[in-house]
Amino acid sequence: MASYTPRVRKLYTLIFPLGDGRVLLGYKKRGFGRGKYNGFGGKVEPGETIAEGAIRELEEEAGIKAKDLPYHGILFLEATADPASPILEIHVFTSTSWTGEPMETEEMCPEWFSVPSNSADTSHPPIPFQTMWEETVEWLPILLGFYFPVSKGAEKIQMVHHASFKKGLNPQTGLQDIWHGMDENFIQWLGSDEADENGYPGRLENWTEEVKDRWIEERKKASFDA
Ligand SMILES: Nc1nc2c([nH]c(=O)n2[C@H]2C[C@H](O)[C@@H](COP(=O)(O)OP(=O)(O)OP(=O)(O)O)O2)c(=O)[nH]1
Repeated sequence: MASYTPRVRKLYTLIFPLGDGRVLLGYKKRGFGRGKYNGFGGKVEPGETIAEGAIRELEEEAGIKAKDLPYHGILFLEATADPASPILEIHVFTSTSWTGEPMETEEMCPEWFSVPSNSADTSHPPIPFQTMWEETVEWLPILLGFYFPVSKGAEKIQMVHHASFKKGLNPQTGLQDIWHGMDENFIQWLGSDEADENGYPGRLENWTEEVKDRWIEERKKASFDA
């Protein structure tokens, strides 16, 4: 049997706290992604589960402690300009219930934004996609759209998204930045107990490391051949 060597991945978490018709985003004040809005999250530390890491990072960055944590998907982010760099594997959650009140921390400034939906809370500004990581616009509206009443069955639907970034000019810093400038991206939505016609399990929890790698490689090859 051929041996399997997983590619280097860095594990991250990302949580979007949700209220009625609104989503809490954080303005990053320092470090990687400074000057952008995003959900709350960071690296999973040795010895903790992904969910534990997600809860810890939300508390460190926004001062609130999640009481629920629906799991929605995985983002795989890769730098095309730097093939030796690891793939960032970012696990995406929402939360609708927590203790504490959102507060500014050393790393993030939390702010509410209105989610376009029947129950939109228009006392907040619209989601600032122009100051978020550029792949976010591909999946966040759908993620939020199916949580709110505009569509049904939301919590069962999950996704995997692979986006690669090429070297480009970062308009915020004026510098060449390998994480700026989106290249290929592929999204697969999951939501079934059955595998699809290509053998991919319909639920994220059933995706092994080997399946994840195969999925990324096959999508890249298909896009190259097209
Ligand atoms: N949507 C999106 N999110 C990203 C991208 N890159 C990226 O790191 N993130 C997310 C993953 C994490 O939630 C967060 C980065 O976490 P971080 O570098 O601040 O990690 P950390 O808090 O553990 O870092 P540290 O400063 O404490 O060392 O941003 C991206 O290209 N798109």
